[in-house]
Amino acid sequence: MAVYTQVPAETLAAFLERYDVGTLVAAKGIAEGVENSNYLVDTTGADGTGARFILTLYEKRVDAADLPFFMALLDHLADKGLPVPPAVKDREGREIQELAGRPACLIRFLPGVSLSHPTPAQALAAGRAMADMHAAVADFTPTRANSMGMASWQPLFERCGRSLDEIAPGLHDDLGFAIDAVTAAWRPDDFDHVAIHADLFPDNVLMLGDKVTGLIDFYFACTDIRVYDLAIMHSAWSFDTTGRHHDAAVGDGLLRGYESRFPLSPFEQAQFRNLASGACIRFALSRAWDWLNTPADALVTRKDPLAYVRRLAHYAPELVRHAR
Ligand SMILES: Nc1ncnc2c1ncn2[C@@H]1O[C@H](COP(=O)(O)OP(=O)(O)O)[C@@H](O)[C@H]1O
Ligand SMILES: N[C@@H](CCOP(=O)(O)O)C(=O)O
Repeated sequence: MAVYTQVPAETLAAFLERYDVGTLVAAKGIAEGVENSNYLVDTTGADGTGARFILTLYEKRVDAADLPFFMALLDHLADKGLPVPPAVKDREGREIQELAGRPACLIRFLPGVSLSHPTPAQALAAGRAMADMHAAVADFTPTRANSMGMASWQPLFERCGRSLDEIAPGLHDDLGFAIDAVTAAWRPDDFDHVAIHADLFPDNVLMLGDKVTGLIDFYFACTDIRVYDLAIMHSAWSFDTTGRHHDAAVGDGLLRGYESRFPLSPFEQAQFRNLASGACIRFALSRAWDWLNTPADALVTRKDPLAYVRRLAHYAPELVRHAR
């Protein structure tokens, strides 16, 4: 469940008056997602034929100062015809608003569903969609440092501290060892850097059959190693949710789709395992932090950090000494 901020119907109806979208018909909180509050909003539409939007109120990790970067990226990609949801502009041309005390945007609704069990053909289409996105940002000039990038892992690890062993015995030492090894082999200067999504999990790709209809949730987007985006995607897509079962066909589909536009160089191929291990560390750490700092009875479902430690053991078995 991810509705942290309740918006009364009267407040929402008044908010919509800023836009040329007709009047409020219905609004429902969306259960999926963990970072922000999202509502599905139906209105009569500017021309009276009905319209649908996503209302997002930014919480937790999203810094309001980063919203202009995210919105500029969405506008840039939408202008190039990619299936991303830009924010709707109000009558004064503003995309970023304040509602119920939070930064908020009214976002274009995209059709499609996010998949729990992608097939190799769907992975191929998703990999190709990521490549299209990377091609489209070649002339996107704004930049944003990766707040969850390699330099953030050690400080976050230290903030979690020995409590990591409450999640699983030995987790502290395993992650500490892995961070040292993966960061020592990290060679950012030798890679191409672009604006990346940095969280393109299956739940952030909307599909109808084998067609990608939406790339959503750009709130970790940043400037970082282009192929690291693919490594994040590979680690998210080619395992079951527990991280125990690797689906090589899905991983291969993803790579084939991506490489149809951006073939990996021998250097990128050689570094891919380390980049994917870095992705596993990044998500194991953010999940561990949330696990230790979210009450077990909170409305939001905590995501299992160990599912990423198991993935790490797949990419780099030598780094994970405790079996889980
Ligand atoms: N533009 C959109 N069009 C259609 N559905 C969307 C859109 N944006 C979000 N959603 C729905 O809302 C859910 C949560 O959105 P998401 O951005 O992933 O939230 P969070 O940032 O909290 O993780 C998605 O899984 C999807 O079902
Ligand atoms: N994808 C991350 C958490 C971020 O959640 P999202 O719903 O914004 O994608 C994870 O699975 O740990």
